[in-house]
Amino acid sequence: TKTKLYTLALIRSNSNILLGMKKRGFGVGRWNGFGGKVHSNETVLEAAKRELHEESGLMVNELQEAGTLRFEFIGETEIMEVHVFTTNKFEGTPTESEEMRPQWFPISEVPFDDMWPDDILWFPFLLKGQKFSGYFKFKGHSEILDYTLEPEC
Ligand SMILES: CN1CCN(c2cc(NC3CC3)nc(N)n2)CC1
Repeated sequence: TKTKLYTLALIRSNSNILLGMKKRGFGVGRWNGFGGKVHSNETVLEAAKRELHEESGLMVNELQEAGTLRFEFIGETEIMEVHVFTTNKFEGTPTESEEMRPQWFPISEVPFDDMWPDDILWFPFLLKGQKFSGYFKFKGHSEILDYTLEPEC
């Protein structure tokens, strides 16, 4: 099995969180944070900032490490390792891209039914500012067969 690195950035503003509706590709039709693949010539942090800007138009100087999520899919050899970041310091206005249609949500109204099924499990850690580490075994794109999730210092 081969691990592939990805990024995911969740942007906060007071009691709101910025999500994007994925318009094509992996995760199409679901709300999510902003992210993508890590290129061989960049760090995970550099990739997270680049993908955030490409997908939302926002610019950030710093991103806070929030957690690490690993995903296995039955029948596939690749393990997805998603490095999750967050910040409430950003510049610019969220702008629709080819990939994402951004929208602010009150924290109390996060549309979990239209997000990846793991999100409802680790969001509480993110919102509390508690770093987390999770591993999820998926069957297809909507069924979690088993998982582990724990706070990580
Ligand atoms: C570039 N992207 C960033 C986001 N990402 C995922 C994955 C995910 N669950 C995995 C079963 C698919 N859950 C969230 N929230 N994001 C995948 C890679």
